Formats: sequence, structure tokens, C-alpha cells
Amino acid sequence: MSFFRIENVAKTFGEHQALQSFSIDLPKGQFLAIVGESGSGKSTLLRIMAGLEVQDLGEVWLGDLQILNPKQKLVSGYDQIKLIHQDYHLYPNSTVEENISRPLLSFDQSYRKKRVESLLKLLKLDALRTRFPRELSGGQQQKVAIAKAMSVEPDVLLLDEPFSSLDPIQTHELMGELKLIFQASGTTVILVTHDLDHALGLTDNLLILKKGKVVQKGNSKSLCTAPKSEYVARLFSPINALSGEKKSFIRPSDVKLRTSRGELAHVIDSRFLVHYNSLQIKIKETQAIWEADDPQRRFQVGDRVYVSWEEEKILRF
Ligand SMILES: Nc1ncnc2c1ncn2[C@@H]1O[C@H](COP(=O)(O)OP(=O)(O)OP(=O)(O)O)[C@@H](O)[C@H]1O
Repeated sequence: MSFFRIENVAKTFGEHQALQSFSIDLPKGQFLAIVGESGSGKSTLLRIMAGLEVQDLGEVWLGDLQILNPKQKLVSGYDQIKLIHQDYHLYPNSTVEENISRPLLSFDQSYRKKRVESLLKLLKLDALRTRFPRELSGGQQQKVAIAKAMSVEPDVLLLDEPFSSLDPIQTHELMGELKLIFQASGTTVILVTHDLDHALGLTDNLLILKKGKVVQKGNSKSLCTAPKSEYVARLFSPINALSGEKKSFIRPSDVKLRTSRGELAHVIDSRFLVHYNSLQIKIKETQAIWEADDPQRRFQVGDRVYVSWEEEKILRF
């Protein structure tokens, strides 16, 4: 059932169209990741969703409540929709506990105390409650920002590149924790990121944005196996252009490497990755450089390989 609705939202900055007729309709408790390259309009969209930016056209609705923009509403923003910024926006001179408690100043003290305690526990921040933001790692600061936003029990949480300043280990840990927290709280969450892996770590429900326009929606399997454009295909992995066929590509994981039969190529580079070696190969006939996965780690730089692929694995646009 419809819960959070964005209807035909458009926004231009001067001559530049940042968003073009953007619409979505999310049921309660759903987690959507919006993925797009830098400048595709992700942050602008989140700000409009939160009632913090004036759109040129379109409306935002949370159930029966129309989300008004700063031109229409004296104090911009809503407790029901909380935006968590890339740079956390914590109060630097307040402790972790105070940061989480501040949005609750208008609530009575016993509720405030109970809510803060439950968030400290939920986000495993108990031991850090007396620290100041400058005494925390990036991952810990991000968790405080999320706890602060969740303190007023918002219906919708908007996350703007939540892992952008974290290292891969922190990112992996935080993703695991957040997934469970959001599932348990039943909050509707929209994450925006340029990194597909960050999106996939949290949800399978994807929307791809390019130059302010939705280019494809769906789950990861459908987007990976049947991308509608090169842009969507390249979010999942590099793709190799087939010679002789316009706009036809094969993924490195779909390139078969053998010691006979196929197109002759030479291995010119090899990188060790966790699950396979990533090879660069030069196709003899066309001199094209391709990428190919070697899961059995059979081939070395300088080796001759014969490449082939299955017809149904070809991506055509
Ligand atoms: N206040 C502004 N004034 C002028 N142009 C703006 C403003 N805010 C955003 N833009 C432009 O609108 C486009 C979309 O910007 P936005 O920040 O929404 O993209 P993004 O996808 O979030 O990018 P990033 O991933 O780099 O944060 C960009 O071309 C940007 O330069």
C-alpha cells in the first residue's frame, strides 16, 4: 500500500536540469536504494523528499500529509522524515548521549531517557555515550547520526552516501548492523549512493538514476542480467565490447578461458582478487583489451588463452 509518494518532481538550477519528472511510490517499511553517478541528482532528490529544498514541479506525500517545501512552510523539514547527511551534522560540543537526546527536548524527561537508552543499545553505542564526536571513528559518528535521526521515531529515513568516508571494514560492519536495525524498526528507508556495492549490502530493491532521470528499477538480478543500457550494465562490472557487433558486450565473468578452441588472446596482466584472478587479455585478431575472470587461477601473464562466450550472455543495447 502506498505510503511515501513522490509525484513528478522536477528541479532545475539555472539552465541545469537536476531532476526530471521523478516519481516513486513506496509501501511502509520498504528499503530502496537509489544509485547514480556523481551529479545525477541524488542529494537534490533527498532534500526535496525531506522538505528542505524547493522543487519547480511535483509533490511529495507521506500518507495523507503533503510535504511542503521551504517556500511553503516557515520552519523547513519534518520530524517524520529525517535526512542523514554525508558529513553527519553532529553537535561537536555535545556528547554522544546529548546528541541523540537533543531532538527530543520537547518530550518529557522519562520518555527522553528511555528512548536514548534504547537507541544507545540498538546501535551499540553504550560504551561511547560520554564521548564527543571528535573522539569517535567515522563509523561511530555515522551511527550517532543515525541514532540522532531515529530518536524522534521518523517514518522515513533518508541516507545520503552513509559510507562515503568509511573504510571497507567499517562499511561492512555498519552495513550488517544497519540492515538488522532497519528491519527491526520497520522504518521506510531510502539510501542514495554512487556505489552499487553499498546499495547491495543493504537492499535488493534498486532504482538507477542518470542525469536526474530514472533509467531502470528492479532487483539486482534483473538489473544485472537484463540491463537496459550500458550505464546500468557498467554499474555491476566492466563490460567487454564485441567486435563486429555494434553495442554488444560480454561481462568478464561470462568470458570462458580455455587452452584451445575460441579466439586467441594473450594474458597481459593479472590481479589477485578474493574469489578469482582478474585478467587483462589482448585479443590477437582485433588487438582489443578485455577483462576476464579466472576463478581457477589457471593463467599467468604471457600465457596464450582461447576465449569464447555463450550467445545468451551477450548484452545488447
Ligand atoms: N545549489 C545548487 N546550485 C546550482 N547547482 C546545483 C545546486 N545543487 C546541486 N546542483 C547541481 O545539480 C546537479 C545534481 O546535484 P546533486 O548534488 O543532487 O547530485 P548527486 O547525485 O547527489 O551528486 P554527488 O554524488 O556528487 O553528491 C549537479 O549537476 C549539481 O552541480
